Amino acid sequence: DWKEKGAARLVKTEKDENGNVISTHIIKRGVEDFEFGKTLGIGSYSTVVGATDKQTQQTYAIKILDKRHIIKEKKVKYVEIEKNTLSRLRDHPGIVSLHYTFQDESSLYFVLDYAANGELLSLIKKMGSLDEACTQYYSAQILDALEFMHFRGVIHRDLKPENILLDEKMRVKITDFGTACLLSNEVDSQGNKLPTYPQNHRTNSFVGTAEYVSPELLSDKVQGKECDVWAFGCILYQLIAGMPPFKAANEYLTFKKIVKLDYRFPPGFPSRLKDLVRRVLVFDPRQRYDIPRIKAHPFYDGFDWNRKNLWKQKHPRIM
Ligand SMILES: Nc1ncnc2c1ncn2[C@@H]1O[C@H](COP(=O)(O)OP(=O)(O)OP(=O)(O)O)[C@@H](O)[C@H]1O
Ligand SMILES: O=C(O)C[C@H](Cc1nc2cc(Cl)cc(Cl)c2[nH]1)c1ccc(Cl)cc1
Repeated sequence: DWKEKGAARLVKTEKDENGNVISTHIIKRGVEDFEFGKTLGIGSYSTVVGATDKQTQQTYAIKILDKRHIIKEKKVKYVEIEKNTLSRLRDHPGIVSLHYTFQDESSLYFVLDYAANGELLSLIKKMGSLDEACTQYYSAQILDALEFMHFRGVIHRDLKPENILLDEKMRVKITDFGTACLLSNEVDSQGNKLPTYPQNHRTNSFVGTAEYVSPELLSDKVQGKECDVWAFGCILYQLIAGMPPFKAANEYLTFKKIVKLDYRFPPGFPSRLKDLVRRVLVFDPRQRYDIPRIKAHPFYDGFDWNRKNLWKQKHPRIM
């Protein structure tokens, strides 16, 4: 198994059938270990480039951040959060894995899984809308990854089809954790995990993408795990409808629709799914369906939630 040991190092241990460690060796990687290929995309503070590990021929997506730009734009905290969050979420098939980090004099490098089939958003735009089988397949994988994230005390806070990538087998790979909230291991009197970062600094300063922002964030600036479930509800609607439920000419009008719960289903929207969306897009986060109840909803009747099969099954043929 691989263990992150400090920056830029991964330790690979070989174990025998009884789980005893046979050998341990440290894998160090730096810029010179990779053959850089085409640019996959440009972010506000980063460039993502396809690259091949010269020793293993393994392909990765390397996210490169310019140090000066990070410092000038005061994004150091976001980079640290992205690194800490990705390190906590290693080993889930539905989350982009961080394999190495390293730096040189000008840049920071995140060596990530390469998602060969781009963003879920492009698939929705290309198809106009997905059928029930595809919606079930993609939403179930998102839900499984979300459940794991929350179990590991991570709130994504900006879940949206642009941040849901697809790998070569069309499996979901959630990315973009720079704005996540990392819950510490302490819990409050109700047993809810406390945020690691002081509320005043982190929660109030960050708001996700307008169309997917939860009402509780807009009204009382609170952001628990339920905000990711709200975003999931918007994505569930969008997979079938082709557009998110709350979309207006500008952010202000979009927020107005959210706080008034002003959305409607297009004709032909499957009624079982309507029922589920109605139970997720609920104002009060405490009344909102949580992940176990979503998984038990009739829309997923007969669906095999066993994690091994969920991530091995073939994706439904795209109509
Ligand atoms: N692991 C990956 N595999 C393949 N493509 C990726 C991967 N990560 C990011 N990309 C692509 O690179 C582009 C830039 O990603 P990046 O995370 O650097 O910025 P962003 O999150 O899209 O933008 P912003 O930082 O403004 O939110 C994305 O649009 C995405 O399509
Ligand atoms: O935590 C570590 O492993 C070591 C460094 C820490 C670190 N060094 C930095 C230098 C700059 Cl200029 C900016 C940030 Cl955010 C920086 N973060 C590091 C290296 C690479 C990456 Cl991708 C992230 C953090």
